[in-house]
Order: sequence, then structure tokens, then C-alpha cells
Amino acid sequence: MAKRGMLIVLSGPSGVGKGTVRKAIFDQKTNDFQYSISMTTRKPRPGEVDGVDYFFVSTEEFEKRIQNGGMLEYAKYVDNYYGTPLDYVEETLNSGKDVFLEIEVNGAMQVRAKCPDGVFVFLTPPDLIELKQRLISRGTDDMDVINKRIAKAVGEIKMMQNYDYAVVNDVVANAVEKIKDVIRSERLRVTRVMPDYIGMLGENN
Ligand SMILES: Nc1nc2c(ncn2[C@@H]2O[C@H](COP(=O)(O)OP(=O)(O)O)[C@@H](O)[C@H]2O)c(=O)[nH]1
Ligand SMILES: Nc1ncnc2c1ncn2[C@@H]1O[C@H](COP(=O)(O)OP(=O)(O)O)[C@@H](O)[C@H]1O
Repeated sequence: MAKRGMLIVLSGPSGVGKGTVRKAIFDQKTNDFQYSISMTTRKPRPGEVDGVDYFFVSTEEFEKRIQNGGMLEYAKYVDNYYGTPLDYVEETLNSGKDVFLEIEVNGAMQVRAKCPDGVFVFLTPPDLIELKQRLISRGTDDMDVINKRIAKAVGEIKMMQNYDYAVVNDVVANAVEKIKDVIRSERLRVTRVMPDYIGMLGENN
């Protein structure tokens, strides 16, 4: 049987640059790990493609999936559902390939409980002033919402201790390289590469 793949989870506070860093990783097109496309009830933005950026579905469809146990994790974020369809992750890991998730912090903790052998990477801002600056420059929120997000980020940053690695998103290219280094070194860990010698010998030996 093929060795099960490794689950890599990238998370961090809102506005830290998760989406930007993830896109930079997958733009390289040389990765030997698979991106799990999330499902959401938020409306597509101009240029976004169903089945590429997200699977865009109705609230009814999303809630039906939750009830049927079809989500590995999900969270409500700014009035919309976001979640990871379970079947793609299971099938890909079972085929021996590694899977990469980019999700917000509540979802990441659900995955941690279900898949403790996953690799959890927390993306941090260089500091809170820079985080605020990034939220302002993104231009998607007014000052009131930005201040609420910063207050929330302080709590979210405290969650860092539940992760295996912290990567500072100072310059996107540096963060990309550090995350790829983590993946490379995790693959070399003895507990991941050790062949199943006992299984090979059979039960009677
Ligand atoms: N829990 C969870 N969060 C997700 C998932 N997909 C995306 N997110 C997070 O949802 C948040 C909002 O994403 P999006 O609407 O694309 O906006 P943006 O990334 O802030 O521009 C981001 O923090 C994403 O990391 C998912 O499958 N599960
Ligand atoms: N390393 C970086 N340096 C400067 N700006 C960045 C960096 N990473 C991301 N940004 C900017 O910060 C804003 C938030 O990034 P985004 O990827 O939407 O965050 P998240 O997905 O974590 O909410 C965007 O305007 C993005 O262009």
C-alpha cells in the first residue's frame, strides 16, 4: 500500500498574507504537493473561477455537506462559510501525495484535533503596525472593521503556541522559501520515512 501523504496547514491572523503567500507558492508550479481547493458561500470576486479559486456554493448546499460529514473542517468568517471538502483530502493523502491547506485559525484547530500528525505552520506579521498597514492597503475594510480585526489578531497570535512552526511574513519570497524548507525537512523526519519493518516481517516473525 502507498505511504499516506502528509497534511500541511498554513494559517495565521486575518490580513497577515496567507492568501498572498499561498498563491506565490502555487504560482511556482514546481511543487510536489497538492492544493486543496476550499468551498465557500461567499460570492466570487471579479476574475475568480469556480473550481479554481474556490468551489462557490449556496448556503443550503454547504450546510447539507456539513450534516453529511463531508467537511474536514469549516468556519464562519465575515458572514460566510469556508471549509475544506473531506473527500479530496482523504483521496489525495491515501494516494501518497501531500496536501496543502490555507485556512483561518478556527478551522486549523479543528484539523489539528482530527489530524494530529499534520504539519501546522503559523504565518505571523512582522508586527501589529505592519499588519494594520496591510489591512489598510488591501482596501477591503473600513477603519472600524480594521480595528476590530487587529483586536482579534492579538488573540489569534496567542494561538501560535499550538503550531509546529512560525514563519514571519516579512517579504513574500522569504516566507515562501521558509515554508518550502519546513515541508522538505518534515519529509525527512524519521517517523515519516521509516519503513514498516514489523509489517514487512509479518505477524508470525
Ligand atoms: N476554515 C477555513 N478558512 C478558509 C478556507 N478557505 C479560505 N479560508 C480563509 O477564509 C478567509 C477569507 O478568505 P477570502 O474571502 O478569500 O478573503 P481574503 O483571503 O481575506 O482575501 C481567509 O482567512 C482564508 O484563509 C477553508 O477552507 N477553511
Ligand atoms: N510580505 C508582504 N509584504 C507586504 N504586503 C503584503 C505581504 N504579504 C501580503 N501583503 C498584503 O497584505 C494584504 C493582506 O494579504 P492577504 O493575502 O489578503 O491576507 P490573508 O489571506 O491572510 O487575509 C494584501 O493587500 C497583500 O497584498
